[in-house]
Amino acid sequence: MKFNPGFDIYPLYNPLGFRYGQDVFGPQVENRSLDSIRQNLMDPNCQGPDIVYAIAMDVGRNQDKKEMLDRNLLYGVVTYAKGQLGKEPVRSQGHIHALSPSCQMSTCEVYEIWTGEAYIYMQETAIDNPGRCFAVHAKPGEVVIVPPGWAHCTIVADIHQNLTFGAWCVRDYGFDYQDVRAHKGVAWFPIVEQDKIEFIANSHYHKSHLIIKEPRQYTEFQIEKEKSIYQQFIENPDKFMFVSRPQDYQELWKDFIP
Ligand SMILES: O=P(O)(O)OC[C@H]1O[C@](O)(CO)[C@@H](O)[C@@H]1O
Repeated sequence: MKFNPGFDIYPLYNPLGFRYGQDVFGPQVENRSLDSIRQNLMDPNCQGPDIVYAIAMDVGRNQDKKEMLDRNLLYGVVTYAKGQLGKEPVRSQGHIHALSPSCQMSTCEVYEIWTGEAYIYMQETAIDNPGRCFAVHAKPGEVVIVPPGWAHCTIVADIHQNLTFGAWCVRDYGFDYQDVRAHKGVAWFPIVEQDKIEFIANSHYHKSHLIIKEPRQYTEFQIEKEKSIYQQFIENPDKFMFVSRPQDYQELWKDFIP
């Protein structure tokens, strides 16, 4: 892995998972099987890898654990299979962050790509009118923020490479799948066309417009370029308080553009 995530952790691809270095904590991965995500795919009967992605929520250096707990922050990592799920590239099923008891609202998530390429896809709501829809194309070292309350999923943008990312989340996170499942997925399905990703509208929603864009600089949250978000936490553990206390940043969530 060329990108340095800021601590001693290595994605594994066969089977999907992670190896933790010395002085690094982390759980056994939770695997998402193809069968468990079928109902949110464009073709629920499609063929694809049996294990689509492996998730480890709460990883980091032992010496940082107290700072994380004190701030109600958790660092999660996910690694994805290569390839396709029928016509779609490998991707996650999509969810909304449920209201967290600690802050009484849905929370944001700060992604950083480690290997491969991703589209971080997000839409304002998962009711019939999905609102603004974005697919942010991110490469290793790039950061993408999903704001509180938005439905989102992670898409493998280069099907020839495994995708791995890290993300800051609130500790008492919860995933809400109800509205996304009621619409049989998110509002735009990615499909692979001659090795490139295109998006087609999911007819279970009202008409919407998709903006495909590059990541931007999040100066309002003091996110620095060319430094992993884990290292930024080590240097300033308060930097990611907007993740666990999103209620203090309401002005910044209004009209948010990822
Ligand atoms: O519930 P899903 O959609 O399968 O995805 C789970 C994964 O999604 C993420 O929230 C990223 O969107 C990870 O932090 C999490 O482990």
